[in-house]
Parts: sequence; C-alpha cells; structure tokens
Amino acid sequence: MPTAEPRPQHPLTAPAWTDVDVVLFDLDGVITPTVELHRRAWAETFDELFAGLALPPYREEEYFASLDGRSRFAGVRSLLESRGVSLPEGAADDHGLTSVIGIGNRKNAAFTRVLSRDGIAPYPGSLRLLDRLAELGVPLGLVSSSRNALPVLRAAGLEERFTVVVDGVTAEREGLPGKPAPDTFLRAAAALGSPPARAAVFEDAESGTAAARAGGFGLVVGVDRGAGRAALIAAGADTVVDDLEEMLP
Ligand SMILES: O=P(O)(O)OC[C@H]1O[C@@H](O)[C@H](O)[C@@H](O)[C@@H]1O
Repeated sequence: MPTAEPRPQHPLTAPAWTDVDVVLFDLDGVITPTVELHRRAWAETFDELFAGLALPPYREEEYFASLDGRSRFAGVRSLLESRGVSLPEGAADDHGLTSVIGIGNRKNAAFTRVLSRDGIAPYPGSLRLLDRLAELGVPLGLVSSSRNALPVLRAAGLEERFTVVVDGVTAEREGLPGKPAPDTFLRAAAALGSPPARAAVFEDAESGTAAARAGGFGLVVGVDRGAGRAALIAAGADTVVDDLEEMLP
C-alpha cells in the first residue's frame, strides 16, 4: 500500500463542510456493515484454500492488507501474491479453488447466500448523515468496488438515495482501474458536476482512502471499521471517525 504524507487533521466544524458541494460514499463498511459479510466469506474461502495447500492459516490482517476495498479478482491476486502462490486466472464459470476466478466466484457464492438469507440494514449513524445531507440538498454519490453494490443497496432500502452509483460493474464496463486508483471516484464526481476539490469522500479501506487522496478530493474522511486510525491517516485521510454520525453537519 503506497503511503502518503499525512495532511493536517482538522476537527469537524461547520466550515469543514462549507467547501464541499457533493459527497461520495464507499458502501461496504461505510453505509452498510456488509464488510462483515465480505470478511467472513473471504475467511471461509481462504481457510479452505490454504488448508488444502498445507499453508499457514488465513489471518484477518490479510483482509485489510490485500482484500479490503479492492475489486473481487484484484483482491484474490493481491492475496495470493503476498503468499507466494501462483494460480492460473481461470475461466468465468470456474468455482473451484484452483484458479483466481474460481476462488473469487466461490467467495461470491458464500457472500450472496448470506445476503439473501439475512438481508442487511444500514449503520444507523450513516442513515442519519444521509438523511441530513438530503435535507440540505447535497448531491450524493456511491463509489464501490463491489459488483454486488446494487443488490446491497436494494436490500438496505437505499437504492433511491444516490444520484450516481459507480460500482464494480461500472468499472468493468467502462474499463476504469479500481481502488487504489482514483478513477472510480473521479468518474462519480464528474457525473455530479463537481471538481474533486469540492467533493468529500467517506472510506473505510486503505485502498479507497489512497484512491481519494490520489484524486485530489477536498475532504477525505476515514471511517475506522478495523483498518485502524493510523493506517487510514497514512493512506491520506484528513480525519478519521468511528461512525458517520460524528460528521453530522
Ligand atoms: O465481490 P464483490 O461483491 O464484487 O466485492 C469486491 C470487494 O468490494 C469491496 O467493497 C469490499 O471492501 C471487499 O471486501 C470486496 O471483496
């Protein structure tokens, strides 16, 4: 993960918002606790893979270092590389643990099974911030690496909340490089008619925070759902909160 010079922290004050015209949100771990579902599904998949290869067990830190915020198959490639495991890319319909695509598909089946069985509700503090920004008429965008962003938004009853959604499906269709590249955030800001300097970004992943920083966004808010305050600041967050309610304008 590339690190950057930390920018000075500024406390949450009303003026922090006065330079902001639009707000972009990551989804998993920022709006909905789907980060927990992703973490469990990845752990289940890599536990099985590493046991089969007689490798040391999967560690939760590996989620934050290699998978968090990255697109599905980029995450698999990054984690395998960190373990020195080389597997073929595989075919689109692979479901075995012998290829990059097979591993990603296997994890996705576990994720979608739990999402359709249990559903998902937004974090209450995130919902309060979305409500307040809507009252203030602030245009909102959603930028997620996930190809499951629309089903998750629908399950959470939030599909009407965002003027623009740039997700893993959009990125693939438009050939946009994923986080930590800034392109998906820049695409959403442009769709809302805002220069990045006048847009705020909320992110819980180091990769996503680095993407927002690289894009020159005016306010980058790290949301600590496990990545850690120091890691988010090092990746380029201006400030870090535990819950979006702390940012209510
Ligand atoms: O497999 P999906 O749903 O396309 O999601 C890809 C990634 O999306 C990110 O938002 C999550 O932080 C990751 O945990 C997840 O792996």
